[in-house]
Formats: sequence, structure tokens, C-alpha cells
Amino acid sequence: MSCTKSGNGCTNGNGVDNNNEDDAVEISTETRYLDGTVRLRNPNIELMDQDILYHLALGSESHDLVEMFGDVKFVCMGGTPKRMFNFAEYIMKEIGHKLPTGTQLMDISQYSYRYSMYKVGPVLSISHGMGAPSIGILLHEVIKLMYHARCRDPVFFRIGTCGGIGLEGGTVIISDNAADGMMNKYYQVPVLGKLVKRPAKLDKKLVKELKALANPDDPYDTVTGTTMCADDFYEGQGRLDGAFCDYSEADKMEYLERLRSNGIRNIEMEATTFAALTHHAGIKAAIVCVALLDRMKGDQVCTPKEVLTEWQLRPQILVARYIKRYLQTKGRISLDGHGSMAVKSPRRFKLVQQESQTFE
Ligand SMILES: O=P(O)(O)O[C@H]1O[C@H](CO)[C@@H](O)[C@H]1O
Ligand SMILES: O=c1cc[nH]c(=O)[nH]1
Repeated sequence: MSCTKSGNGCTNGNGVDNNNEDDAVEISTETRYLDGTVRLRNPNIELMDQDILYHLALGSESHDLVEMFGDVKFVCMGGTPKRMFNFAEYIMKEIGHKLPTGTQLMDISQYSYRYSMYKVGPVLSISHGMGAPSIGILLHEVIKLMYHARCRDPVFFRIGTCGGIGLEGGTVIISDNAADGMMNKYYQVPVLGKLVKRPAKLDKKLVKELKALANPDDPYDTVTGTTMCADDFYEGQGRLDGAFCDYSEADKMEYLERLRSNGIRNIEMEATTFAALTHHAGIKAAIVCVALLDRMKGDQVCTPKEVLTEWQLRPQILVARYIKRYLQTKGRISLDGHGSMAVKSPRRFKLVQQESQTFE
């Protein structure tokens, strides 16, 4: 889809405005087979003898991807390998998953030397590095992995950190919209010399479900709002402490105030890419970040390491509540890491609707 600009939004080439605020992720026959497995918007892939997922150190012929990943329901991503290893261990406890005796969690993608990936029953925990190009490459390969593995209606989460806009460090922000540094609600990437714009949309229902799981007893606030995705940590986020700075503190504050008055509550570096690529794939997705500082009050991250480590758990706790609730309510997914979500029968060319993913 190449988009043309219409206001802040995009059209999909058929003149359809894809920037309707109330839309949930559009899951259609373009992105799903009859049984809910992921259908790629790329006819080339199923014609290929093999598909090498180079940055994951996996391949469609070298690995039995259905056997290895067919039961995956949740894909959780965050910047660092350490955080995603910790999340894998945490979710393992939370969902009561047991590894076979004598085994331990293994980094499935270790020989890519790029990303780390851990699998805990129906949950994949993957590091995505920093910024749009890094998470973009990962999303292409993970979406293809979902297709090859015949995963049904997977849900993706980004579990991140960010700078708050008028929000104290430690506050958890669930993104209900994503915008770039120009406040455009799309992700744009040059393709064949032309700028392709894809609407950066998140599933509003999932946002509400996550917000409802915030516990009034949590010793921190959980809020929703628009997330700004910058292409840089320093100048791109209006910091005064980069190697270069050609603006004044007043300019910075004026910019942050403008962001705040446009509903932007936090800044990080992957939101538009994550929202746009999952949306384009028809994958329900959410972003939950913890603020490391209030950018209205400063630029340097000077909170002690132990405190930052505790804060980073907060988005994980919320996402784990969602996953647990889903597994308890649906109760259809085996937690032994095998089988019940895998579809072994051929499913190509079978189209229609997917089942509902909601569980309220
Ligand atoms: O904490 P994670 O999820 O890595 O993300 C945030 O931290 C990085 C910058 O420090 C950027 O990638 C930003 O998006
Ligand atoms: O200020 C911050 C903190 C974390 N990550 C960001 O991108 N910005």
C-alpha cells in the first residue's frame, strides 16, 4: 500500500481514510486464513523454496517452525536482551509454565548476534534494539515467523521505557496513538525511491482492556495517551545534553508544551513503526512503557539503577496480567509449549473471518 497524505492521515490507495480514531485493527481476509492463521501481504513468500529469517537465525526449511512456534499467542518485545530474558523468566512464573527437567531458557536467536528470543509456552519474548530500522526489520521477520509457524491471531506487545511529558518517572503509559516528531500519525519509509506512509494505529479495545487491568493498589499511575516516536534520543527528543544543540532551553520547553497540548504523554523511539507494521499485518498490538523521567523537568536519566530496574518491571506486570487473564479465560492454550494452537493441516487459500480475540 502506498499512501497519499490526507490531513494527518493516510489513504490506502482506494481512497479509504485509514485514520479513523475509533478503528480497531482491521483484520481481514487479506491478513488471515479461515482458521485465524496469519496471511502475508506478500505473494512472493509462498512461492519461495525457503525463507531465511536471517536476523533471527531461523529458516522455513532449516527449522520446523510449526513445531517450534505453532502455539505462540503472544509476542512481547522490548529494547534490550536482558529485559526480555527477565520477562521470559517472569512470565514463566506467572503462567506456571515448567521447562522440561534439566533444561533452561535458551536464546533461540543467539547465533544471529542481533536479537535475542525466548519462548515460554505461548509467549515469545524478543529484544528489538533501538529505533525504527531495528524494530522494523524484526517485525518483518517475526510477522513472517507467525505465518510460517501458522500461529493463530497472535497479539503483539512492546514493553518499553520512555520519557514522560508532565508525568513523573515510574508512571506507566499505554499508548492509544503513535505520532512521529512532526506529529504525523503514520510511519513513513522510502520504498523504491518513493515515501510510503502507513497509518500508525493501535487497537483501542486492547488499550481499554489493559487500562482496566491497572490495579488501584499499584503504587504508581497508569495512564493512556499519544506516544511520540523520535528517530533520535537527543536532538530528536529536544534534549539539551547531546553532542550538539542548536536551540535554547526556551525553544525546548516551547516544543514540549506543544507536544503536551496535542495529547502527547511520552516519547520513545519505536511506536510508529510498531503500530504501523502490526496494523498493516492485521495484528492486534499494544505499547506499554514506563517513564524514566519527566522531560519537563530534565534530560539526563539520573535515577539509580536499582530504581530503574524496578520501574522496568511495571509494563511487564501489566502485560503479564493480560496474558494470564487471557489464558485463564480462554483456557484453550496448552502451557506445555506444544501443540494445541498449532495447525498442521494445509490452510493456504482458505479465507474468511477470524474468531474474536476479546475475553471480557
Ligand atoms: O527501553 P526501550 O524499549 O529499549 O526503548 C526506549 O529506550 C531506547 C532509548 O534509550 C529507545 O529504543 C526507546 O524507545
Ligand atoms: O527519555 C527517554 C527515555 C527512554 N527512552 C527514550 O527514547 N527517551
